[in-house]
Formats: sequence, structure tokens, C-alpha cells
Amino acid sequence: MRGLRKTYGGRDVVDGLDLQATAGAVTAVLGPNGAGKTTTVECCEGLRSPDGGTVRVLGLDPVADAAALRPRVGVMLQDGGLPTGVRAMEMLRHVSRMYAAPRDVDELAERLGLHAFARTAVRRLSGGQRQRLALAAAVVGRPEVVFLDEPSAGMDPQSRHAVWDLVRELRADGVAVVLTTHLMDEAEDLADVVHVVDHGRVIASGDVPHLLSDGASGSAPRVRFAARPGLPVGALAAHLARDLPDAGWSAVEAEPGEYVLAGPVAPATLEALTGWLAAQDTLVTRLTVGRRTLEDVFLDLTGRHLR
Ligand SMILES: Nc1ncnc2c1ncn2[C@@H]1O[C@H](COP(=O)(O)OP(=O)(O)OP(=O)(O)O)[C@@H](O)[C@H]1O
Repeated sequence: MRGLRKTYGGRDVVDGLDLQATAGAVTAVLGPNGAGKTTTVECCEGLRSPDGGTVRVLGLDPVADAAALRPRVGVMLQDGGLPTGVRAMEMLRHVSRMYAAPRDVDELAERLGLHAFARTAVRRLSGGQRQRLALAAAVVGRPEVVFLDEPSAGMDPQSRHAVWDLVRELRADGVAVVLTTHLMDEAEDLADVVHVVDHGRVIASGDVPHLLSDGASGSAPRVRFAARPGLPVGALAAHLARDLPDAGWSAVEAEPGEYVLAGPVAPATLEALTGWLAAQDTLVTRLTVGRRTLEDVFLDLTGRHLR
């Protein structure tokens, strides 16, 4: 996809977006709600027509060549897009019969735990059950390219891991998997390449280790703490720069009362931080030290939280 643009009511919700997905790899499009992820993948699926730019899937135009692409591409929509009146397994068997060489339906159902609600009408399924059924329908035809829009949204942890295992297996089988997500752990665990999207543009791309090591303070751990909202974070950064020999401190209030401190974090950092908080007469209610995450990458780039 090159220079993709999509406009609604005079507003560019996708604004010159470039990205590429390759066979045998998981490509994640990561971004907050409203970033344009669904619009982007729906242009690849032929469900929306771009207002600018070029989209090719397996070398074909998703709109003009829709009939040729249909047997080769699997799609899992965010809202399921399933017929609601039929029973779950009936629906899956029906879909499987449309393909030349479908997967074993029972084996797929077993892996995704579909047998527990096999005879339940689709409209009565829970959100997570519907998602699992939609995933099964997306992959049952052995597609070469699979688009998964927020595949594990609303799922319990066990189902989520079943989904992730299936995605890894698709990758091992040479499938090009494109998934949109706003879950950083999903992107970190699954993706070979992550495109971070905000306001309809790619603002960072690369494999996860590259993205996590990029930035002023490299891959140094972050200090996250909770305290009363509205602390003067500029003064905190200045205090650390004065107290500790290294430069390059940044402190942000990512959400009201939630702070992230980045810099050359060392044991003395915590002493300096808690000393400063005590001088502000402020009690810290939570404090953790951990590696940089994709959430931090987004925060560094936009000053906002991913969620
Ligand atoms: N048919 C439409 N008409 C008008 N505006 C739309 C339409 N579809 C999407 N939008 C707007 O385009 C923007 C991008 O939406 P999109 O669904 O692509 O974002 P997203 O990144 O997938 O978000 P989410 O994670 O919430 O699904 C949003 O502001 C949305 O309100």
C-alpha cells in the first residue's frame, strides 16, 4: 500500500499511509481508537474504495479484482460480519464448503473451543465466542493472506492464547498475516513488523526490538509511578538532571496521576525520585521499574497513551 488516503466529510482519516506485509510474517498495525486502522484494512479487503494512493493484495486490486481475491484472502472483521440466524458450526461448515481445499473443520473448532457452542445461534453468542467463530471462518479456506481486525478483543486469556497460537501457525505455513490491534502485548508477542499508526499516518515502523531500542534513552528501563495528579513533571526532570550526573531525563504525566520517567535509570534514580516526592509532600501509591514497551514508544512519539 502506498500513499493511501481516505476522507470522510472532508477529514483525512487515512492520510498518505504506506505499508507492506510479507508472506510468512505477522504485520501488526498498532494504534489508538480512531487512528484509521480499520479503514486501512478495509481498503485492503475491497470493502472501501481509497480516495488516493495504491493498494495491491497479491498483486491485485482489492476492488476491481475482488472475485479473484476472494478464495485467496481471509478476513475477520471487527464486528464479526457473520449471519446471525444460523447455528455456529453450521455456519462454519457452510463456509468451508465454498473453498476448494478447506481445513478440517472439527480440528479447527477443537483448537478454538467452538464445540462448546456448536449448536447455538450466532446472534446468541458472546462477543468472545463470536470473535473465535469469525476467526475460524477467516482461516478455514487456507488463505494466502489473512486480515484480522482486533482478533482477540473481548476474549478471555485462554481464548486469546489459542488465537495467538493459531496466528503463529499461519505464519509458519507461509501466510501473510495482517492484524490491527491497540493491545501492545499482542503486537509485542506476535508481530514480526509493527507499524504504529496515529491520525491516519504511520509514525514508526520496524520489528519490535528495533522499535523498543529506538529513542533518546535506548532500551533503559522506565520508572512508572502513581501519585496525585498535576505534579510539576518539568521540575522533576530538572531535579533528576541536577542530582544525577547523566542528562536526558524526561518525566511525563501520561494520564492524570500516572507518571512515566525515562532516562538512564539506576538504583540512585529511585532515591532521587522518592526524595523529590517527599519534598512535594506526595505519597506514591504505586511504583514499578520495567523495560520500555510499545506503549512507551507511542507515548514518546505523541505524548499520549495508546489506549
Ligand atoms: N463510514 C464512516 N463515515 C464517517 N467517518 C468514519 C467512517 N468510518 C470511520 N470513520 C471515522 O474514521 C476514523 C478512523 O476510524 P477507524 O475505524 O478506521 O479507526 P480504528 O483505528 O480502526 O479505531 P478502532 O480501534 O476504534 O476500531 C474515526 O474517527 C471514525 O470515526
